[in-house]
Amino acid sequence: MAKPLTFAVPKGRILDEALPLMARAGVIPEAGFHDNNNRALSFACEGSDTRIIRVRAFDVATFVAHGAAQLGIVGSDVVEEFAYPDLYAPVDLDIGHCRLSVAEPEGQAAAPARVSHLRVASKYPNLTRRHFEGMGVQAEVVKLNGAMELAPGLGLASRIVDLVSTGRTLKDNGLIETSRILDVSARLIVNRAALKTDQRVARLVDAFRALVIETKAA
Ligand SMILES: Nc1ncnc2c1ncn2[C@@H]1O[C@H](COP(=O)(O)OP(=O)(O)OP(=O)(O)O)[C@@H](O)[C@H]1O
Ligand SMILES: O=P(O)(O)OC[C@H]1O[C@H](OP(=O)(O)OP(=O)(O)O)[C@H](O)[C@@H]1O
Repeated sequence: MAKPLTFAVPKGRILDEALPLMARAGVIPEAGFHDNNNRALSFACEGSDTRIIRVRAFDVATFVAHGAAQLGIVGSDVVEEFAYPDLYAPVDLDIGHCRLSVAEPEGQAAAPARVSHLRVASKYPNLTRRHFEGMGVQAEVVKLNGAMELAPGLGLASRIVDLVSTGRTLKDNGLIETSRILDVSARLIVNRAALKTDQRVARLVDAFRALVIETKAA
């Protein structure tokens, strides 16, 4: 019998939107997945040889890129940050919409913008450096894993690069968005080798692709 397929999903906010799509594609986790007291990280799926693993968003890409999981769902922010050669993102799931933007303290926006070097706090060092390089600015990135919005006020960095959705977090922390780096949505990702060698992976890609088209047409 073939090894079960492993499907990696992020723990947090994408999951609520992803689960109904996964169900329509026939990937339905066993009941224990929804039990908050259950500390298991790997779950069987109802009526299929797929198991679901629940990991941090950045780790979804790592598991899939290394072939430890064959498929996953993750934001395009994560796909672009890592640019793993073995990871392929064939389907835009049209969920988890937000943007990756540069922000700075409100008053600072009026200050002269021409600088050759900046300190920027972000969870996305590669995308941040690339964005500023494109403007001829060398960005020294202070890597944070959350609460980026605190960095300018406490002198850790003059700007941040972070995800923005409603803009509420920036506003409540006295920051304004000055430029947009990337429009983000969640993607179905697959390991390239698994896609070539395992028909179950190709079938799931087709199923997700079809149901996104169906949703858009509805
Ligand atoms: N307002 C938002 N803020 C942050 N992420 C958002 C937002 N809207 C959509 N996203 C997407 O959600 C992803 C984060 O996913 P999720 O919260 O499920 O992961 P996580 O594993 O909890 O993250 P973390 O590792 O940061 O704890 C981002 O990579 C992004 O693609
Ligand atoms: O524009 P908004 O709608 O306010 O959303 C943006 C906020 O959401 C994300 O954080 P999240 O809530 O995922 O927590 P985190 O800091 O732990 O990543 C992101 O890092 C921003 O802080």
